[in-house]
Amino acid sequence: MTDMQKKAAQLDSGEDSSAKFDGSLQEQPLPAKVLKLLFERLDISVQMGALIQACEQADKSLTDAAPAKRFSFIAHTLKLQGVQAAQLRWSRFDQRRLPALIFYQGKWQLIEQGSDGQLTLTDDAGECRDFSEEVLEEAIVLWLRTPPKQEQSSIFSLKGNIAARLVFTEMFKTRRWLVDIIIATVIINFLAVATSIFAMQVYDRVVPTLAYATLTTLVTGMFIVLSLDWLLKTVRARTLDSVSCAVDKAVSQQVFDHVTHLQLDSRPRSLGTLAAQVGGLDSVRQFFSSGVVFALVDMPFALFFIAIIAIIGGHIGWVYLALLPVAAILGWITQKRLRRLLKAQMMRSNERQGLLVDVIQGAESIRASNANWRFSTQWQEITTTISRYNIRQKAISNFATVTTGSLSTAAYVCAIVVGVGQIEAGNLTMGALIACSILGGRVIAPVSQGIQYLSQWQSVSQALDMVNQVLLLDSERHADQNLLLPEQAPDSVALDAVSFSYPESPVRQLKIDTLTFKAGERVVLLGAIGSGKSTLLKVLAGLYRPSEGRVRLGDADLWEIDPNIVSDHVSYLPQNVHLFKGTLRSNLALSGAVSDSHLLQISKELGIERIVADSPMGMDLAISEGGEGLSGGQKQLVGLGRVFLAQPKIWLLDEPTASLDNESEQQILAAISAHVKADDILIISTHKPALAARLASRVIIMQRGEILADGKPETVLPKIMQRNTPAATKPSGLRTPKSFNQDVIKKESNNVI
Ligand SMILES: Nc1ncnc2c1ncn2[C@@H]1O[C@H](COP(=O)(O)OP(=O)(O)OP(=O)(O)O)[C@@H](O)[C@H]1O
Repeated sequence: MTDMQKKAAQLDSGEDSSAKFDGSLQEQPLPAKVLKLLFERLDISVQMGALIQACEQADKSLTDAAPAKRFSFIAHTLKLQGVQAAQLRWSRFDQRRLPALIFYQGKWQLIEQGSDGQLTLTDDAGECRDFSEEVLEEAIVLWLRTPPKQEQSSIFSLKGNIAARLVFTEMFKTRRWLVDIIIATVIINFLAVATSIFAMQVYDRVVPTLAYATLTTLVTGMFIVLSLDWLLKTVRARTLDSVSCAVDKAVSQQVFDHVTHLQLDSRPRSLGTLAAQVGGLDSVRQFFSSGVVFALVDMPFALFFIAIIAIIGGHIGWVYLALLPVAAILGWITQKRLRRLLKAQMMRSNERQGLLVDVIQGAESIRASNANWRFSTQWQEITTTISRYNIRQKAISNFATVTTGSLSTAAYVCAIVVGVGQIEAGNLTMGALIACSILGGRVIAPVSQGIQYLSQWQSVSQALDMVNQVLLLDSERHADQNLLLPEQAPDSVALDAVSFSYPESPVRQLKIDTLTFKAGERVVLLGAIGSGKSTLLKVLAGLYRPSEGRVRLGDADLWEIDPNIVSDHVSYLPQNVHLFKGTLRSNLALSGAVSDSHLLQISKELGIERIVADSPMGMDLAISEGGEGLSGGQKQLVGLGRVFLAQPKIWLLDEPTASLDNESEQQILAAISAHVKADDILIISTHKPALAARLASRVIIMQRGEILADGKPETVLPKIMQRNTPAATKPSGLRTPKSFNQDVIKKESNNVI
């Protein structure tokens, strides 16, 4: 076994990575110069002098501390709010989170990734070197989590259709590409005149006299023109492609960020429909990367070509000029008819997407209830409507295309007829007439393309409308909000005159005048199903904003605190734990940096190691989309693992042992006792009264979103038992009278943690 392998084995065996990896690691100071480089990359402004002093102080005060601890000291000395460090092995590090510091070849260096994916290391002497990922495998990374930048969501200051504005703002952020495209288009259109002049010269000069020398000169000229035309068109298309890719990247990222920060209660009920709405961005990208920009830039040249036709062919110019208003009227009518139709069609398509997602997710329930026919009928009904819209939309588009084609041919015929008259009058040569018909083609092309693009634009504008609806949904924090970054961990969480209703629900699901949870309290929420226990926990976790009233975390309003800080202190275990595509490890360490040793220790204590015991992949056990591959109880363990790894100050656990067997439940309760610190706040919702008796220092009984009783278990539980007779007021959790006699309560409540 090599030294490296030994170190890897130590890490995998759960020993503290910082302590065991390379004896020199914790003695190694964090060099101020490298830290400064990292701060610069992360837009954190720090005076070099102050940084050097802070680093020296850290070296003096912490002789044997892990790098993350050293950094915390430095950050504290420099009063850097919200900047936290995590330390982990490179092989476990998500590279998208670069830049970071890496301990490699016995020293700390800055590691970053270029746009081409190349990793670069910069040491404190400022020397940069490229490295391949393989050699870094066992190195230790120190990664800094910084508070989110608030100006990112400035798009939401845009007025009107935000989605459209967003696309245009991104498109015209730099105008250089537009200038390039306009210049290229102007040259391409001038070159097009050369083709008609070539034809004119050939018919008028070469054909009558068979002047081959002239023909050779003309052909050489045409060859040069064609090459230039090819080159310009290729460059123009590439430029537009790269612009539309950049716009797509920026816009889709902003929309995605908005979706991930949506205020949960403003989310539409059908998530499939929401996904389809966002997916509409694709058609926007395709539209802008198609020839629409060229068609737009080409449009004014229709007038230029008409002018040339008028110069060469006199009255023939009028024929093409007459074509323009007719085409414009046709385009306007088509657009108007398409708009409503496309809107209805798109809404139905989104609905169909929503249904599909629902059916795929609920496949087991559908089979078990033999409800296929119901969804099949619904699918058929929506598809029939979409097909009907589709047929009507195609008919309108085809009408526009065919009519434009016929109009163009009619214009061509008219131009020839007028041309013949001109030839008869001696005003026009044969070659000039041919040149005019070639130029006529250049007038017709952008006009008919324009009408086609108008139809496409209607679908794009509907897609932008849909995306706009998503962007208009409330975000969890406002873009211009000056978020609080409290340094102290909160010592309480409280509700003041809170009322809450889920969106589109006429019922108030929570109504609480005042409720405070103080440091050290172990609270158990009891109540019948639907009495509002989960809703209370979600409001306390800051997942849902109360419709009225305030949630206070310590002294501050929870909704005014940076969400990163909130999630540092508050952890919530939902009733239904959602797992994501990836591995067991990535699902446990969902929030990012977690050291291997911590992960392994928690897995052991919660019994998660039993999941991995049967898998040859260990922690890299694959999890598919939606968490397929684990049982209900196993999912719950993973959810608990996430909370334990977060080590919060406020633990909000929604029925933490509902899907667990007795043995696992005991293991979880023991882990809770071991990990919830004396001054942490623990709030558990449960239907198991024995759990209340065992864990609680305070019991709250909920009914219809209100507090029915609140006090010590030995006072509240017996009262509830007395009220137990009328079925209507009996919380469903209190169904085991045996486990509820006062002796048990007294005995169990001695065990509170
Ligand atoms: N997403 C939602 N949209 C609308 N109403 C909801 C939503 N979630 C819950 N509700 C309603 O809010 C009320 C309280 O639900 P909640 O989940 O908080 O109850 P609970 O006490 O946790 O129930 P249980 O013990 O079954 O978990 C119920 O009437 C429920 O119908």
